Amino acid sequence: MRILTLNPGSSSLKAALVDDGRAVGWQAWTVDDLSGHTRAVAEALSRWPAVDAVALRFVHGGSRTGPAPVDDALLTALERLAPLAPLHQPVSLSIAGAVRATRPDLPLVASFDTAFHSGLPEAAARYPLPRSWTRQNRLRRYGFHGLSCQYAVRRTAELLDRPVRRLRVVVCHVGAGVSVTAVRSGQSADTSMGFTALEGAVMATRSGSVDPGLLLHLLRTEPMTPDELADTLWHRSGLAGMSGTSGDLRAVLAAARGGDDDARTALDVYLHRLRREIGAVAMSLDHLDAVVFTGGVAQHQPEVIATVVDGLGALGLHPSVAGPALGDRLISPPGAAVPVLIVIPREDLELAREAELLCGQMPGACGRVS
Ligand SMILES: Nc1ncnc2c1ncn2[C@@H]1O[C@H](COP(=O)(O)OP(=O)(O)O)[C@@H](O)[C@H]1O
Ligand SMILES: CC(=O)OP(=O)(O)O
Ligand SMILES: [Mg+2]
Repeated sequence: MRILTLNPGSSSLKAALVDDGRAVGWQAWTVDDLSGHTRAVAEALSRWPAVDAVALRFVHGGSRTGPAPVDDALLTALERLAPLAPLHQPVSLSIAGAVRATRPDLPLVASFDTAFHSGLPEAAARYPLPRSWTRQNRLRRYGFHGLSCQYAVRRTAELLDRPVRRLRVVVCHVGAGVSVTAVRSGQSADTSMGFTALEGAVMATRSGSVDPGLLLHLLRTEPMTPDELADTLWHRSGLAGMSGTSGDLRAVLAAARGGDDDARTALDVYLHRLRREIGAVAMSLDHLDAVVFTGGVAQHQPEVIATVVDGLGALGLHPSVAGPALGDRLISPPGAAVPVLIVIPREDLELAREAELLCGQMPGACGRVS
């Protein structure tokens, strides 16, 4: 099958043409408004018109445990989740609309970041809130970057020549969004993002975790509406907020190298909190077989990953030799007790795999496929 995959991230839109499990074409756009996304999708559809299906990433799928064919009812349900992933969900919804309007003949499959974490153990999924609030199981930790984790674990098993069921790994997705997940036998055991994609590590423009008491204090004492607070936490915090840059790690590093104290502090906080999240989720595993880094930063800025690893001696990690950006590889020294790997993020392959599986199981929902 030839599948066009669409992966809207918080700083990019990535498209790929995957032919029988192999990516044969790629394109990425830096887009920051919905019309930019719609134009990019039109470009992808006209560049690759001869496809059997389109696979689209939605970061929030609620309690869905796997991919689903896109129809009106699904889009209405996913729209309700938009406030929980404001940097992603409206974009995915608008892309779905554009694909259906341009190519109504093509099956469109939605894959969800959250699905990978749908089996999170109760102790990791539950917020310590009144039972009456959590009883319906909606106010809980969902977790994100699931497609990326799923691929990274599969690839790690290949690189270490061990079956997924025998692996206990921490997967760190370090891109514009950042999350850390403990994976035992291919199952998510704990993860740093929660009810929304705002919890956990410091991100490009997102704060990550902040004491809820501080936020309540701000709402009580500052002339600020909940929407204004949300806008600040999603768009104007994290690396961007602390350093006054765009939040792209390249810009923060350049500013820090130029002697900017705010940028240096931003980097210190970013690294500190990322290590802290790694340590926290690792405690859900009784043994650490590997630590895996993926995402745009791991792919393009391996020196940053080496700096993160340098501070993880308490987990038994040795300083790493990241070297140049060179694809999937071990970066720990030979014989290290805990192998450390960089895996290039390939949500495209995971999107295509899920769409193919779904089309195999539900040929009716996927229409005419070869
Ligand atoms: N050449 C590059 N292209 C894209 N991102 C890069 C590059 N070099 C470094 N990066 C880092 O990767 C981040 C984007 O990661 P990515 O996983 O693509 O984000 P997202 O999926 O959220 O859009 C940037 O903020 C930047 O720090
Ligand atoms: C969930 C999330 O933050 O995704 P991304 O890193 O692609 O923005
Ligand atoms: Mg991404």
